[in-house]
Amino acid sequence: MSLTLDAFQTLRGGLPVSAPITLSLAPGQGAALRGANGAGKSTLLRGLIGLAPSRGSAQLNGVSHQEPDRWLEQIAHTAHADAIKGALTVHENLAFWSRLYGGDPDRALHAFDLESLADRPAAACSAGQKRRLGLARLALAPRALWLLDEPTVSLDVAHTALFAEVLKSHLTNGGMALIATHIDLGLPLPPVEVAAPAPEAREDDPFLSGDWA
Ligand SMILES: Nc1ncnc2c1ncn2[C@@H]1O[C@H](COP(=O)(O)OP(=O)(O)OP(=O)(O)O)[C@@H](O)[C@H]1O
Repeated sequence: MSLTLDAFQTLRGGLPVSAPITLSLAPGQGAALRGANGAGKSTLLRGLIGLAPSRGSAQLNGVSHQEPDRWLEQIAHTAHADAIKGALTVHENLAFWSRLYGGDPDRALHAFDLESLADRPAAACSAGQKRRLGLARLALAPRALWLLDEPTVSLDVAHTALFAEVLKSHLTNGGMALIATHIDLGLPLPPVEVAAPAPEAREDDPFLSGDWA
């Protein structure tokens, strides 16, 4: 049981977005993706769920990212945009996700302090409440790997601490996590630097290949 990335990098227009990443996570381990704005952290997470082209290899519990069904069923991803439906209530949103992920919506409501908002349309929630609802599907059913893109944006101090507890529990239970975050969550999350790629020669581009002089 582990996550291994070997020279994994995302591509845009055939060119790398960031330098290749090589890392291993054992069960119970997480890492914090660090890097300047625009370094490619979100794109890396998107590449790991097949939403951005990539090269290199990624293995999760013996499954390659090139086997999308078996790969994706082990992963929960949260992005900048909260994956919620505004016309549904908070509870209905989690009931919807539970049909995909399994698990108990009431348990997820409790984990993210959303019980008092259960019957409120998601569209009427505040930014931090929407963020908690978007994160609450993590608490529905276990997934081996969480890929989280700035999960604490809009959360107040108390709910940031609550999220950190949920994450700690995921890791304690043998889960793994890669988290793009600019803050310290108070957990042992070794930094993984996401940086600009080295200039790359491209045969069809005389400027990039250095043959223009
Ligand atoms: N659709 C797009 N078309 C062209 N370039 C894009 C597109 N989406 C992102 N980029 C560029 O790709 C690079 C990586 O973006 P990404 O969102 O992955 O960075 P990030 O490290 O997550 O940044 P931040 O810390 O600001 O969230 C940036 O230079 C960005 O401008």
